Amino acid sequence: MGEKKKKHPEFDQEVERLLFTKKYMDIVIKASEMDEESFRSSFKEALEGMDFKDSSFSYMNMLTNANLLQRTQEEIRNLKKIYNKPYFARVDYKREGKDQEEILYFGKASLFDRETQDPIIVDWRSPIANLYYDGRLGDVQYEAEGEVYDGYLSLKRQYIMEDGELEEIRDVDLTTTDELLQESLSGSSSNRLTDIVSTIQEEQNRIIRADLNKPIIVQGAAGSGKTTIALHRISYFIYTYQEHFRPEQLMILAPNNLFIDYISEVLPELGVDRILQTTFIDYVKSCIGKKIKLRPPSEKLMGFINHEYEDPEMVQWLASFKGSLEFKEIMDAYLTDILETLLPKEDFYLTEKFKLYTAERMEQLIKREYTYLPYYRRIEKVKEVLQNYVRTEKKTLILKVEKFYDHKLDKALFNSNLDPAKRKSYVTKAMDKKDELVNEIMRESRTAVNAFIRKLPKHTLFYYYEQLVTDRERFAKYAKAYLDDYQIRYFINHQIKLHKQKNYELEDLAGLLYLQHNLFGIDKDLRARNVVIDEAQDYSYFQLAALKSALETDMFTIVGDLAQGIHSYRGIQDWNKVKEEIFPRAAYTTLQKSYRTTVEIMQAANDILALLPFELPRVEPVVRHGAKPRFVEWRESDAKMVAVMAQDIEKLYADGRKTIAIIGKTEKECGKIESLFRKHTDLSVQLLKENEEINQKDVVIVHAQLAKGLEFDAVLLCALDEVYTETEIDVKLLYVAMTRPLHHLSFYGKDHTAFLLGHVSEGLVELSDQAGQAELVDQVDQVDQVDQVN
Ligand SMILES: Nc1ncnc2c1ncn2[C@@H]1O[C@H](COP(=O)(O)OP(=O)(O)OP(=O)(O)O)[C@@H](O)[C@H]1O
Repeated sequence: MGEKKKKHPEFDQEVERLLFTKKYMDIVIKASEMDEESFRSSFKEALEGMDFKDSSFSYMNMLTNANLLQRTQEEIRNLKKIYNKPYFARVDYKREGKDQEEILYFGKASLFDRETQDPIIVDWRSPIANLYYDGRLGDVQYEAEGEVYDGYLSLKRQYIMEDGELEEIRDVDLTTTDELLQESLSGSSSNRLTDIVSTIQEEQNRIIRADLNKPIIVQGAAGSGKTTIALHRISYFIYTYQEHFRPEQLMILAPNNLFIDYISEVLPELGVDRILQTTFIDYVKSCIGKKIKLRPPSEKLMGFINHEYEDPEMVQWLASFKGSLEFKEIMDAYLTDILETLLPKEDFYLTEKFKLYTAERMEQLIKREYTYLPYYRRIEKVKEVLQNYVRTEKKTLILKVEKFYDHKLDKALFNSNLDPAKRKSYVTKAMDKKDELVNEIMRESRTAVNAFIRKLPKHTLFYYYEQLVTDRERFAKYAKAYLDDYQIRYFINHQIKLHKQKNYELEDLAGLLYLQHNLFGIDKDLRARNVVIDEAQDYSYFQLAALKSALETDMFTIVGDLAQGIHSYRGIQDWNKVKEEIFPRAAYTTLQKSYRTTVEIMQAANDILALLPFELPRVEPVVRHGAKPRFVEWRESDAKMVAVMAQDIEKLYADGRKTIAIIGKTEKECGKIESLFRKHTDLSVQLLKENEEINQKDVVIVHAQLAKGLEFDAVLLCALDEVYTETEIDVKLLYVAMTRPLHHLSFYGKDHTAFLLGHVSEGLVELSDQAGQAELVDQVDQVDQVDQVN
């Protein structure tokens, strides 16, 4: 808490202000829990001893203001959440043309004086909070509701609070770097994402607040805050449009359930915990509403890594083709033909005599008027039209029939030339005929529409999909514009094989979703109005296009990093294409600065990044130094290597590192690491699986692909049997693994080529076991001491 820090000349005043704010919150919260009368009577008591200078916050005003009792449950919940840290910053601001300076305190919710409407706490998402995020001291501007306000910023202050007590205040001026950011980055990772509202950087703030009526695509380096920013943008969206959208109408698509668990902590903090959080696979499953057997999603990636395929180029080609916009075009052509099969070929009759609706008119309805509906809904609409028509026409028809026969009867009855016997028979016949026809109309009016519609084809989603992808002739008809004979054969054979196993693969889901949407529609509750896609580089173009169609909106926030595109064989290779061909309204922006890790670790990761066959800018770390990454060479047994790792891990814990991960290249390798650890060490380890939650206390063992998006205080990369080669996939996996730590990175392997470390130009500490284990441990100690001095 440091006495020195408390010496800020305005510390006491700020303590008083904090007390006042909390008291005010107490009252508001209490009021919401009481009825009006008991509130009034206990009110005086609540305020005893309070004496805040600012007279605008008159307590008597509060007393008389019944509005105080009318806060919504939501507001009260938010106030309770921020009680121990009601605000994190303040600015003093004078708007041009005004006499008085405003003092604004920013927090994670807002609180107003009910009488004067003066803000006590201003929500960080309000437009004026830009003064804090973007404004330098001096002349500033901010925009609210289309108007630009000029003014002068004379103070920017940050608060550090612990358990509701003010610990420290700091004034940010032109010269000081953002100490709060540095401090927050040097902290520990908790295996959970945290909110960054008090340290959001200008470039990040711009993305959070970018035009909410437009999609946005963000290419951001590893650790640049993409996930964090995407979640803050959702929070900002909900705040801005709280009257128009409910949180349930928004959706986050995360790469897997582990990741959902990882981000879950930050969501309530940001007030967005009620939004739909799911994965693409689960989302499509819900849309389809039927069980579907899916091959393991990372099977193909593992196949590539382990060189399992005879013809990897074709496997890669097929995966990328199924995710391409050409495949979507094939589906579009196929859908056009499906529509033809759904058109009624005959006119609609009630009994065989009365034509009520022509086939031509029904075709017009289906093809022109109901184009906004999925095909099978259009048929339902036609059915409704026919039913309505029958309902109204039925009476007219019956009247017509009755009139016709009544006229005949009249004629017969009044025809004096007829002999009475004949007349009788004629009349009886006519009356029977009339009854028969009326009954027939009555009867058919109940059944004819159903019978008519039943004649139209009715198939399932899977039927339609298989009809396209496993019927060679049909597929060739649509695909020949894009594919050669060999490709068509390869495609069909692959799909037939899958079909025989009653299996689908991830790459089929875009097509299935697209067909589902066009043929049957997506449940309204699943049609999110605004979507965040994280790790979007692993999506295919068709996946994005299918989502956009299914959701009937382009309101997407898409964040990703091509450098981490380990599924690029099926995924995106170019954001430009996403923008031009799928989201033409989108803004595109990049984040090059990385906040997660140290300069030393990022330098090494950048050297690995440079091995990729395409140009990517080096990532700029925010200036924060730490220990150099270390390579520990171990040629002896695996058991000994693990023992050294365990010793290092104990030291890391002793140094205050809380979350530690061992990253292996594949699931299999990690399984081996786990069993070695269990056999030869006392450490408590958790082998991480996709549907698990991270156990905070264990050392996590995780394969590189699953580690994507996560972060840990310290990361130990381990290569027993599986080394990283210079192929694109391996380089990306290695890069992903190396960018996970906040503070510490070590490599353990038989040779430094196992991690391509020959390409790391400088700043690597290499240790070897040549001298035996004891000396190695000694060397490790020495290096650590040097690091600590650094
Ligand atoms: N402005 C900030 N203030 C404090 N911490 C920040 C800031 N921006 C990012 N961070 C921290 O940096 C780390 C990386 O953020 P995040 O996981 O959102 O990055 P990312 O771009 O999604 O990374 P990756 O691509 O590796 O998954 C997190 O610990 C986050 O809290």
